[in-house]
Amino acid sequence: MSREREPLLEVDDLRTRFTTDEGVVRAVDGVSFSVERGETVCLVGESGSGKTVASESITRLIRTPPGEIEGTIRFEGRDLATLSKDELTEVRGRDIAHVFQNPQGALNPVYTVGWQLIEAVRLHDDVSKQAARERALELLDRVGIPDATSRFDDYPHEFSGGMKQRVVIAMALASNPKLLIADEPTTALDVTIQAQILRLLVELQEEFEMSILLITHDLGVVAEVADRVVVLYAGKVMETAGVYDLFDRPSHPYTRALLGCLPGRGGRMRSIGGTLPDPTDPPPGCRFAARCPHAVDACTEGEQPPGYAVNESDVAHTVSCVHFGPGGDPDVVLGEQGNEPSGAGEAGTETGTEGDD
Ligand SMILES: Nc1ncnc2c1ncn2[C@@H]1O[C@H](COP(=O)(O)OP(=O)(O)OP(=O)(O)O)[C@@H](O)[C@H]1O
Ligand code: NI
Repeated sequence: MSREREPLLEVDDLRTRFTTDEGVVRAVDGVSFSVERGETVCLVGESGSGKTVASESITRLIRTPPGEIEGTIRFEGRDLATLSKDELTEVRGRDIAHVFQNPQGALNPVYTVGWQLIEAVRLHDDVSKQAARERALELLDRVGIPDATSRFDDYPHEFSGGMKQRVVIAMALASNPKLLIADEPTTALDVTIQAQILRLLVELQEEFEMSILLITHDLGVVAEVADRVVVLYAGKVMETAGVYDLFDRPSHPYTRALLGCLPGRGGRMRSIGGTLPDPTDPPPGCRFAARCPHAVDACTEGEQPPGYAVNESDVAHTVSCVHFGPGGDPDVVLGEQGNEPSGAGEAGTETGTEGDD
């Protein structure tokens, strides 16, 4: 296989567990997905479904112990699991950049924004201080900091939340990363600012020819930026699809429930009825069965079903549901029309399943 043809990132059967006093938390339990070059993939799912743990397992930001990571993570064909600590630090600083929800945590309050950017540039590029300063200014300007020259010597606290997140994005871009992993990068910001930052990410992706792995629980964000979507639930992949197919023909009852509580398909996701299963003792069969309006006996037996192709002509759209497997009838889920999301039984009920990290 030629290098250009293989995905930039290939996650295969990722399992991340935490040993706790309450037992072993199976946060990510056999997750596979890939990110192609120049593609934006969204990891979506309710709070606690394993999005952050999955994304932080890629570059091993997870502390081990208490964590333990199994599975293969190939980046440009190299298995990241086999890299030494130093090699991994290099990949993290150069090829794969992370942007988190809270920009505060990524900036040092003691140094000016300009100084921190210069450091970020020089970490990757052995250039003169003057050249690094010019590049830092360029980056600030590119991410939309107005009058970057005069803001250069300001401290992080002198920037608004949205501007701070732009600075963090500039720092992430300093290394010209091939993959940007952004974990709820706009969740802490005002709605109007959110949209601007998302637009910025989309623009930068094209300009820098990056791939983006975007973590969000907001289907409005997914619709806006994703090329492809991976729906996670309780540490398992429930559905994978191109963004158009996901909204046009949502197939897993969980995906349909998520869409069902999206007012007018564009607002924020609310919680659906019921709660996630206990991650230390997940039930047999499909993890979503207890909340699923279409569950049958087969749903509570054996393993989570594999990802079945939704239809023969579209193998890239897969759904982990018995109704799509051999002998199953997708119409049980899709109904006669085939594309009207049914929503879960008690869709829209506030159940307090949303929480903070
Ligand atoms: N260090 C840890 N020790 C024990 N359990 C953990 C640890 N980190 C995460 N978990 C558990 O792993 C599961 C997945 O958490 P994760 O943070 O990945 O969810 P998420 O999908 O990112 O949710 P959110 O939308 O709230 O950010 C949760 O049950 C969480 O409690
Ligand atoms: Ni998270």
